[in-house]
Amino acid sequence: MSPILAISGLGKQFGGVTALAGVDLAVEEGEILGVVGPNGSGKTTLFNVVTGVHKPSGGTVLFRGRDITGLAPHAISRAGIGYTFQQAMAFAGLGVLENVQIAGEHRRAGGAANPWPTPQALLDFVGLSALGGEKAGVLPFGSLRLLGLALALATRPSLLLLDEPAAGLNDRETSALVGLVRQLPGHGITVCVIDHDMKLMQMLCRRLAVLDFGSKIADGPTEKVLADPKVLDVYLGGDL
Ligand SMILES: Nc1ncnc2c1ncn2[C@@H]1O[C@H](COP(=O)(O)OP(=O)(O)OP(=O)(O)O)[C@@H](O)[C@H]1O
Repeated sequence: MSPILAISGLGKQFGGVTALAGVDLAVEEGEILGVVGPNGSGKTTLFNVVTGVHKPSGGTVLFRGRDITGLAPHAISRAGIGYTFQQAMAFAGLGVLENVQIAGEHRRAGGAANPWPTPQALLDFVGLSALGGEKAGVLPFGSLRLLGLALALATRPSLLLLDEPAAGLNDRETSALVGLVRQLPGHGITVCVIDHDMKLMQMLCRRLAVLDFGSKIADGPTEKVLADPKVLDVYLGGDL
């Protein structure tokens, strides 16, 4: 089967800084792929280029075989790629349920049957149904992250990119998040996740890709990649 996302030779320069130096990466339909690498290795830039936040300096991104390279973010979202940000994003002055309703107005037309046909069903899924009437701005941090996940899912993506979804979460919140993310492939949603927490990545991902200075240095089964001397080398003194 051809990959849901095929990235070839992707490059991104910021002035003199090479954030991506020609990355090839395939995301297979139905998997949860992890992207790891030291600080500044290009992980967020990779997501930003795939989602149209930044235009690449070179290379191509094919989504379900369609060239989406350099399209505007709304067009890429409409095509079926969802994104959660490192900073949880919601309209602070609006209610939790209202936020999900508004995100759902930008959903992709068609696609497979919707596992969460109403905003309330989506809030139930992420465990926030009791907080639907609260203003998003008063939510504790962990709940705000879960709302961020609900907002991304409301756009009905077939590929979801998660950027450090567990940053700032406690252990209980992290295991709740792991439980939710693991269910996504069963609902027809392929996942690509960035995180520094290798325990989390081991729980979530059967496959890891490793970036270092904007280049992919390893790609394969999680345990094999984490034992790869090249990978150990870039994390030397780090938190692996
Ligand atoms: N908007 C920008 N303007 C200039 N340089 C940038 C910009 N975004 C990223 N960079 C640079 O590109 C390189 C890759 O950064 P990026 O944020 O993609 O790394 P990362 O692997 O996500 O890091 P972290 O793990 O710290 O989030 C870094 O040198 C960074 O300083």
